[in-house]
Amino acid sequence: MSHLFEAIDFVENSLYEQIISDIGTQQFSIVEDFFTSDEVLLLRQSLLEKYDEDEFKKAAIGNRLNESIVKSIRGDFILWMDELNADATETVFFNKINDLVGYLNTTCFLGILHKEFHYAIYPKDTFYKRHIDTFQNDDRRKLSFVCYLNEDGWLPENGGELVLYLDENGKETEKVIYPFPGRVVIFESQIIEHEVKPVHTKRFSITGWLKTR
Ligand SMILES: O=C(O)CCC(=O)C(=O)O
Ligand SMILES: [Fe+2]
Repeated sequence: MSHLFEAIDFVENSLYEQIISDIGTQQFSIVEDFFTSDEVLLLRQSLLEKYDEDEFKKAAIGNRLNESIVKSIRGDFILWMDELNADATETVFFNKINDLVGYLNTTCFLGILHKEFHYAIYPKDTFYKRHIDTFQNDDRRKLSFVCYLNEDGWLPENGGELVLYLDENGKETEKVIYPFPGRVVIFESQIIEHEVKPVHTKRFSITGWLKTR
């Protein structure tokens, strides 16, 4: 008899299951060592090479705000990543992301069809004021994804902590997350307000969004 069912090569992944369960219960997940220290080093080198080539633009919020208003809200420099022209290091990065996205789509029916990622540098004394990651006229961003590329030994006194504002039974609480290298933070883009506290030492990251439609 011919096969009634297609063989599905699904293998349960405990890390991904933890992420899914965290997001289900608390709308965010913190993953240590999502990227190895070698990967962090290579990604930081890619970022710095591009920064030196001056490809980074001052981050803009929307398009009708003037520069001084923008600066009072966020002070990071960003460069969008291009998966189609990814170098070897970025390919490793996207392979890991795509593996997670594939798993989420198989197990959670999230329908992630698109993604967008950018490198970010926060120079000393910059920050990103409290905000939400979805635009008024565009709710396609479902999950925000932040990967920290700082050097080993990043200290709390370097600042730049990510603060998530959470609702615990109607009471607002703050979840303070240090940008330790290799750490990834995933949270629901449409729900979680957050901010980046002032940075005292240059801070490196990749931020991205998993999107529907
Ligand atoms: O770098 C972070 O910790 C968060 C960045 C962020 O909120 C953003 O780029 O929208
Ligand atoms: Fe954000």
